[in-house]
Amino acid sequence: MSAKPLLDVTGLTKFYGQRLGCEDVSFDLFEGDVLAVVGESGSGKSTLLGLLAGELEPTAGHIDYRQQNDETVELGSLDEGARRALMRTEWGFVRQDPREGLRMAVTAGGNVGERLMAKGDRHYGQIRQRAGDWLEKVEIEAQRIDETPRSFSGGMRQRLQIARNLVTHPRLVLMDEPTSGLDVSVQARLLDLIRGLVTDLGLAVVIVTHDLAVARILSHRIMVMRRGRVIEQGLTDQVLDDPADAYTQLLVASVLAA
Ligand SMILES: Nc1ncnc2c1ncn2[C@@H]1O[C@H](COP(=O)(O)OP(=O)(O)OP(=O)(O)O)[C@@H](O)[C@H]1O
Repeated sequence: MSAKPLLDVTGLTKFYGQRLGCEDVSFDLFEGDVLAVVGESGSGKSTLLGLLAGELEPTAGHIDYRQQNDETVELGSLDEGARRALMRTEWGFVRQDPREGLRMAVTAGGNVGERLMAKGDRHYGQIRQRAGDWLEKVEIEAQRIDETPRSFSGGMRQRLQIARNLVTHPRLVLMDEPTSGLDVSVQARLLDLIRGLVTDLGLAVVIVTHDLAVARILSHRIMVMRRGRVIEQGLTDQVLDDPADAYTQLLVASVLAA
């Protein structure tokens, strides 16, 4: 494992015209690190994730990523093709709405196998085998491999999206509220599954959530945002058990009161 961070984010700022999306966000992320970004609606969480995924152009700041070959690249310097290739191979992005992260007209096996093909796998039998293995890993019966996700429940779609993202063993996974919008019991199982996979694969993760319980279960470190700015960051247990900032105290107290 390298002593250098996988991701080094410095002074990241995004204005939408006059409106602030996020300002001066800095952090680094090492292999195996899980960082939760929390905050109320409009605090800039999605903006930050969009910048990290290269879907938004920063107004200022930069994101340095250490590639598999140990060379560091500034994401802004990559052209569209190189950025997409990176997203398909070394990175994953689990979206809140699985319909945005899956190809709904393509079979479950195709959704998972496509990522292997993007990484260069060509052997059909092996691709199908690995796709089937991954379906089972995310608790989808392998015999449903030829169904499209249209016939899957919300929880199954989300698990399929996770399989699609993790099958290639990415080094960094961005997650946007992966458990919201699901029933509480489905959420709990999914969280368990994500926690197991993240640990087993030693993934580095940036997870956006408004749910402090999700942050507590999944993350080692937490970053609290408000009105586009980072107001507190540190070890998750420390920040949640003993928040230094008055706003974080309120956020934690409101969960306890709920
Ligand atoms: N495309 C856009 N154009 C203009 N302003 C935007 C755009 N997207 C976000 N914003 C603004 O940027 C600020 C941060 O929004 P953002 O969506 O990043 O917050 P969030 O924490 O993800 O909220 P939520 O939890 O509701 O998704 C808000 O004031 C929002 O109105």
